[in-house]
Amino acid sequence: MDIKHYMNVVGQAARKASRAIARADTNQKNKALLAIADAIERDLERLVAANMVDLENARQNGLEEALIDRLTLPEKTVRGMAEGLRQIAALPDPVGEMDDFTYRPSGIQLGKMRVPLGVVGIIYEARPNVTADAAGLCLKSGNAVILRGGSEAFHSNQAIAACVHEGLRVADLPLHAVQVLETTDRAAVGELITMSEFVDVIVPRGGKGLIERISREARVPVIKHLDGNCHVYIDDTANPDKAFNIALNAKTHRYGTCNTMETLLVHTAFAEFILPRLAAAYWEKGVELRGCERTQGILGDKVVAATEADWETEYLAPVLAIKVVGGIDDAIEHINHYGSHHTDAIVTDDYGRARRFLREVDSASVMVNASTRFADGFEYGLGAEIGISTDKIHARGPVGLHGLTSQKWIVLGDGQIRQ
Ligand SMILES: NC(=O)C1=CN([C@@H]2O[C@H](COP(=O)(O)OP(=O)(O)OC[C@H]3O[C@@H](n4cnc5c(N)ncnc54)[C@H](OP(=O)(O)O)[C@@H]3O)[C@@H](O)[C@H]2O)C=CC1
Ligand SMILES: N[C@@H](CCC(=O)OP(=O)(O)O)C(=O)O
Repeated sequence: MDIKHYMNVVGQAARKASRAIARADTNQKNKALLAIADAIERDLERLVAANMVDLENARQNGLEEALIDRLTLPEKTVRGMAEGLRQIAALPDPVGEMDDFTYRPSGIQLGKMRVPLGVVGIIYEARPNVTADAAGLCLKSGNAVILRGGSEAFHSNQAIAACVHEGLRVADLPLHAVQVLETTDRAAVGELITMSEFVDVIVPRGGKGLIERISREARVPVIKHLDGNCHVYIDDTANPDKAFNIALNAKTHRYGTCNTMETLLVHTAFAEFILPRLAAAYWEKGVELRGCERTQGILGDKVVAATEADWETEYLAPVLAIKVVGGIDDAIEHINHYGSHHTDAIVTDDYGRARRFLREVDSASVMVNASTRFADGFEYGLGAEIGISTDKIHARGPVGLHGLTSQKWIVLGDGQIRQ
C-alpha cells in the first residue's frame, strides 16, 4: 500500500465529511448513534470472535498481561460500548449552543456559539472499546474522526468500524465521518500528524515512544493524553477505613489502566498504623511492594527497596511503590515532581489540607477521599471519553463532548457600523 497516497485520500474524505457532520441535526446524529449501538449488540458474537483473533496473535507474540487485559473485549464490554453510545445519544448536543450574550454600547449583540473542531485524528492503544467511544463522541460533537488504534487490536477495530458505518448509513450521514485506518503501518501515523490541511487536532493516547514521535514530528495541534503516574496520599487525619478502601481500590481494581495508583504516599504519623493492614491486603492480591527505608522498616524484608526509578514508573501491573512522607508539603512536592499530571488523591478529614491539596497539586483530576479509578469519562457523566488529557490547554482530564468543541464569537447587528 502506498501509505502517503492512502492517507491523502483518507484526509480529503475526512475534511469533506466534517462539513456534513458539522451541520447534521441532533436527531440525525442520535439516530446514527442508536443504530450503531443496535448493530454492536446484534453483532456481539462477531465482535468477540474478531477479538479472539487479536488475542490469539497477542498471546503468540508474548504481549504483556496489562496489554492483554486492555485488548480483551468480553461480552460485558461489548454491551458497555452499546450502553455508552446510548448515553451519548441522550446527552445534550453541544453544537450550536449559544451563550454569554451581551449588548455592547455600539448596539451590536455579542455572544458565543459552540462549534465542532473539524477533523480529529486519534492514535490510541490496543483497546477496542475506544473505537466505539471515540466514534460516538466525535459524531455527536459534529466532528469527523480518523482512528488509528493499536495494531494488536486491528481485527477488533475493523469489526467495530463495520457497525459504525452501518449506523452512519442508517442515518444518511457520510461514512467517511468515521474512518478506522485499514493499515497498521506506523508510517500512517507519520502522515496523520503532519497533514495539517486535513486534520485540525491530534489526540495521542499512549506511552513514551508515541510521545517522542509526536513531539518530534507533529505539525497538527496536539492534545496529549499520556501516561498516568497517579498517587494516593494518606494523611494522618484520614479515616482509617476510607484510607484502606481507597488505597486498595486505586491499586487493585484494574492494574493496566492509566488512572490506577502507582505510588502510595503515607504520613509518617499514620504509617505504622495503616501500612501493615494495607500490605496484608496487597500481598493477598499478589501485589509486589517496593518501599522507601521507612516502609521497609515497618513492613520488613518482603518489601523490595524502592529506587529513584520507582517513583517515576507507571507499572501498569501488580506492583506498588510506597513512600512515607513528613506531611502534606512533602506529598504535594513529590506528586508535582514525579507525577504525570493525570490524577492524584488525598485521604484526609482535615478541611484545610483537603483545600490545599486541591489547589496545589498540578494534575488534571485532583480528588479528596475518592479513588483515582474514578477519573473516567463514563464515571464523570460524559457517556464515554476520548481519553484523559494530561495537557493543560483546551481540555484537561476526561475529554467528552465539550472537549471536542470550541466556541466562536458571534455578532448580531442591525446595520451598526464602527465609529
Ligand atoms: N491518558 C490517557 O487517556 C491514556 C494513557 N495511556 C497511556 O499509554 C501507555 C500504555 O499504552 P501502550 O499501548 O503501551 O501505548 P503505546 O504508546 O505503545 O501505543 C499507543 C498507540 O501509539 C502507537 N505508537 C506508539 N509508538 C509509536 C511510534 N513511535 N510511531 C507511531 N505510532 C506509535 C501505537 O501503535 P502500534 O500499535 O504500532 O504500537 C498505538 O496505536 C501508558 O502509559 C498509559 O497510561 C493509554 C491510554 C489512555
Ligand atoms: N477509561 C479508563 C481510563 C482511561 C483509559 O482508557 O486508560 P487506559 O486503560 O490506560 O487505556 C477506565 O478507567 O476505564
